[in-house]
Amino acid sequence: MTRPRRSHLFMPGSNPRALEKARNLAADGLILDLEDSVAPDAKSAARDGIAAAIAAKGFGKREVLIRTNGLDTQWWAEDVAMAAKASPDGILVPKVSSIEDLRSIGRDLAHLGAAPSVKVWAMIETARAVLHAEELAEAGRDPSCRLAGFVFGPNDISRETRIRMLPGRTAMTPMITHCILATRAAGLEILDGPYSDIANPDGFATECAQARDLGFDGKTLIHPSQIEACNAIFTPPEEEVARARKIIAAFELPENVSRGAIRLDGAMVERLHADMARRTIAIADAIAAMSKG
Ligand SMILES: CC(C)(COP(=O)(O)OP(=O)(O)OC[C@H]1O[C@@H](n2cnc3c(N)ncnc32)[C@H](O)[C@@H]1OP(=O)(O)O)[C@@H](O)C(=O)NCCC(=O)NCCSC(=O)C[C@H](O)C(=O)O
Ligand SMILES: [Mg+2]
Repeated sequence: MTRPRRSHLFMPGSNPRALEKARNLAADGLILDLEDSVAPDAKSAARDGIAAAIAAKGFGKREVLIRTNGLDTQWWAEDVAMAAKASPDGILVPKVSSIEDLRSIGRDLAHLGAAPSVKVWAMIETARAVLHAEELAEAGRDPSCRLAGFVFGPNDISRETRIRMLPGRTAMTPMITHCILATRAAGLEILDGPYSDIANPDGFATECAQARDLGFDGKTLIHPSQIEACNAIFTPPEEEVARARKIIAAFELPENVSRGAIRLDGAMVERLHADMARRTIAIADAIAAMSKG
């Protein structure tokens, strides 16, 4: 199933108002956080709040992920136990750095009886994770790992590597591209990390457009005010969808059925462009279905 993942909004599991508000926000996905946005003494209440919010339902077609604390923390066991019971669409695990981490997550979910529909998303936010991105993504071929994709974590990357988070992301772009290639080679999805300067919509829009052009499927967000622009930037424009339909129709004409390349409106088009066109249409249709509620 093609699922739009243009905008995934993080919210602290310790903020009941945010959890409630999320039911009516136009984000494609919600990430109910137990990690960095929740203080140590609020972890337990946040866990209870997330379990209750998921049990109450009402998130519609939005993809719901729980971000747990890391595998090596004192909170992991209780976080994963709650998530296995709550049965969200997936868990997002921070600081995954090795194949062994992914196997261990899969084993814990299986041991806890989590439904097969509960997928695993790995935050790529350590130097080791970036270096091993290809190996980590290949774990997606092992169904016991349940791996659905990566979320890039620029803040932790910056903390560990001392690479600065600057407008334009020149220093981070090589590692972003490395991670995107790793996911594509393994048939996985990848979401960009958040943009912290909520008060700078122009900077945010520029970073969203860059993320789209680099190949991300969407971006993670931290504030509702970022949803609309993010959705617009990651939605295929109408002219792109119209062109995609035209390419597909052209290859279906009897005279083109056995041709690999054709001329369309003056330009060469090959069958690989028809494949790309089918994906554009699938995403556009999924977005339209999503907005129908
Ligand atoms: C960043 C915030 C702390 C700002 O909070 P605040 O100034 O209080 O927000 P507003 O007053 O503007 O809020 C207006 C209304 O919107 C609701 N709201 C705000 N944020 C969210 C949200 N994220 N989800 C849902 N609803 C939200 C408020 O409740 C207000 O509602 P109303 O009462 O109707 O007026 C805050 O936005 C926030 O906590 N954001 C999320 C922070 C977070 O989750 N961070 C973790 C993810 S980023 C990360 O971890 C980095 C990554 O790992 C890496 O390494 O890069
Ligand atoms: Mg992080």
